[in-house]
Amino acid sequence: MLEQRKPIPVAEAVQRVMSKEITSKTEHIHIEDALGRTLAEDLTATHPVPPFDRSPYDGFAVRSADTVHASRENPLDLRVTETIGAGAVQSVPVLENEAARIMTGAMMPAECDAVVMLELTSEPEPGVMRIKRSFNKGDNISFKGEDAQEGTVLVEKGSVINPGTVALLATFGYETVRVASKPVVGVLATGSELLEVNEPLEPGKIRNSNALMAAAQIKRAGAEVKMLGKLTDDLEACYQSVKEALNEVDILITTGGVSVGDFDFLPEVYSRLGAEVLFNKVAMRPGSVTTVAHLNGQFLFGLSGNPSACYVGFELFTRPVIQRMLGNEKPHLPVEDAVLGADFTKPNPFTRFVRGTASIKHGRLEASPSGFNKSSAVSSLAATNCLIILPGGTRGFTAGDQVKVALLETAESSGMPW
Ligand SMILES: Nc1nc2c(c(=O)[nH]1)N[C@H]1C(S)=C(S)[C@@H](COP(=O)(O)OP(=O)(O)OC[C@H]3O[C@@H](n4cnc5c(N)ncnc54)[C@H](O)[C@@H]3O)O[C@H]1N2
Ligand code: MOO
Ligand SMILES: [Mg+2]
Repeated sequence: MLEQRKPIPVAEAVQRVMSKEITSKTEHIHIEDALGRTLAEDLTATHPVPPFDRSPYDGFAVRSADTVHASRENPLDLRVTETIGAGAVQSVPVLENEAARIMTGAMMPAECDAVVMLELTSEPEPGVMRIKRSFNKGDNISFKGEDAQEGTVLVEKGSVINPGTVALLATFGYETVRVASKPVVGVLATGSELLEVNEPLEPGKIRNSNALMAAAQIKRAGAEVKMLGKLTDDLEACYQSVKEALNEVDILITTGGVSVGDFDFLPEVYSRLGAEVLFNKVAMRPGSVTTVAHLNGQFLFGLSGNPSACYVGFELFTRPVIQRMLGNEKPHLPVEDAVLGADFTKPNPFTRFVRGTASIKHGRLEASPSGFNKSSAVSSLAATNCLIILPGGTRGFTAGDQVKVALLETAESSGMPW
C-alpha cells in the first residue's frame, strides 16, 4: 500500500524547521572582502567622529571675542599667523586680533572658536585678513564627536555590511572584521533523465537546471555552494552519495526523488540514514512534496524535482536556515501587501505561491503572475521577483484583489510571516 502523506500547513512546516537548533560560526575577514557579509560583532565607535574640532570650510580660524564690534562700517583686520592645511596642526598660538588661515578638515587651533569662510574675507595687505561682521563662538565648526560619540554602537551584530558599513569599519580602523561564516550548502541533483548543461538533448532527457538554479539561490541567500553533481535514480548510489555529502557540507540540498514514484528514493535514503523526517508533505503549491530531514544537527532539504517547486521550497525552508546561520534574527522573506495585477482564477485547496513579478505602480505595489504556472514551470522563473501568496480555498482571484507577496530580491528580511 502506498504511504499516505499528511499535508501540514506552511507555517507549521517552517516552524518545525526553525525550531531545530541552528548554530552559526564566525571568522575574521579583511575589510576589503567585507561587502555583503554579516557582522558577527557590534560595530562600535572606538573614538569620537570627528576625532577633533575641525574646520568645515576653507577660511580663517578666529577668536570670536575679537570680532564682536566688526561691521560693514567698522571692518576688522586680523593678522594671519600661518596656514593650516588638512592633516597639519597649528605651530604657533593664535593671539588676540590674530587669525589662522585654515583649510577644510584641518584641526582647529586651540585658541580659536569660529571659522570665517574665505568668501567673506578680503586681504587689505599681505598677511592680514579683513572681515565686516562679527562671529559667534562655535560658528562654522565641525565639533569633535558631533557625528558619532565614542562607545556608541553604530551597526548591530547581524547586519549585512553595505558600503556605508565599510566606511565605518575603515573610520574606526577595523582592518579585519568578525563576520558570520557562510554556511556551505551542498547541491546534489537526482534523476536518471538529467544531462549536463553542455550535453545535447536526447529523447527522454532534460538538462539539469535545478542544481544551478539552487546554487544561484544559495548565493543570493548569502551562503557558499558546493556542487556535488548529479545521480541516476539508484537507491544505493543515492544513499552513498548523500551519506558522504553530509561530511562535506553544513546543509545538504537534493532535488528530485522525494515523491511517491518507483524511482523516488530519497524517503528510503532518510530512513536508512536514521534521519528524522520533519515533514514530507506541505499544504502548498508548488512544492507540496518538499521534505525536510534532520540528522546530527544537519538539515537535509529534499526539494522537489519540478523546477518551480524546487525554487519555492528553497525560498520558504532553506533560505531562513541559511539566514539564521548568518546570524539574522529575522531570517524570513519580507511579506508585503500588494494589488493583484492579473486574474488567477484557478482555485486550489492548498496555499499557492505563484511566481510573480512585483513593481511599484502609481505608488502602490502590484504583482502579477510571471508566466506559465505549473509546478514544472521553468520559463516563468526568470521574471520572478516575488511569490504571490494566494490562500487555499474554493475561489479564484481577480485583478485588483488585495494579496500578500513575499519579496525575493530585497535585502530586507522579516520575522515569521506565514
Ligand atoms: N502519484 C503522485 N505523483 C506525483 C505526486 C503525488 O503526490 N502523487 N506529486 C507530484 C508533485 S506535486 C511533484 S512536485 C512531483 C515531485 O517529484 P519529485 O520531487 O519526486 O521529483 P522527480 O520525480 O525526480 O522529478 C519531477 C520532475 O522534475 C524534473 N526534474 C527533476 N530533477 C530536475 C533537475 N535537476 N532539473 C530540471 N528538472 C528536473 C523531472 O524530470 C520531472 O519532470 O511529483 C508529482 N508526482
Ligand atoms: O510538490 Mo508539487 O510542486 O506541489 O506541484
Ligand atoms: Mg518523482
